[in-house]
Amino acid sequence: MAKVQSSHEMNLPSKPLAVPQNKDLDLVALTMAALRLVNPWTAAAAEPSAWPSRPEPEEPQPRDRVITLAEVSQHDTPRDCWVVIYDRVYDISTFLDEHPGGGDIMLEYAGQDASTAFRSSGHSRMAAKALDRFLVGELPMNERMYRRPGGIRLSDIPE
Ligand code: HEM
Repeated sequence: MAKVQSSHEMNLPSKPLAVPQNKDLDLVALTMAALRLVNPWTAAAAEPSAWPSRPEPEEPQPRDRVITLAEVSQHDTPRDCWVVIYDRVYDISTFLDEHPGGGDIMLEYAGQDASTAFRSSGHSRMAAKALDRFLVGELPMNERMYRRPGGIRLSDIPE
């Protein structure tokens, strides 16, 4: 019968090699770190160009410009014609010749408020949208009639 050799006779350590738990964790951490180094996605994210950039300050919009009724009244000629519609100021000098309702009718309101005239002429939504092209500013809050808290509410004032 074969003789069973003891661990001592086989020159083996009597206790199994005990790998400490934290060593295991180190191996996992090392593997993860190595993967992060070669992973193109995380590598790209580490590139400064991939970092979210600070948003550029926005360009001032025409409606950020505050224009008083007194200033509007200075623009009352066919070559320099401003009108106010729903508290916004429009330079319609280039539109007089194109206006389907004619230039003269608009010239009557040059340098003045044309909100009621504009509304009562039964303009379409397209006409209200067309206003945007000519926007140069907005009245100060104390001169507004529509776009202010407690102002006149109408269902069809453009945004
Ligand atoms: C300044 C901004 C104005 C814009 C962008 C504008 C735009 C237009 C447009 C696009 C039309 C064609 C029909 C439609 O889509 O409604 C129109 C027609 C007309 N507009 Fe204006 N309009 C303006 C101001 C005025 C004003 C101040 C009056 C003054 C009363 C006026 C009187 C008329 C009339 C009477 C028509 C009808 C023409 C016709 O059907 O024969 N509009 N407008």
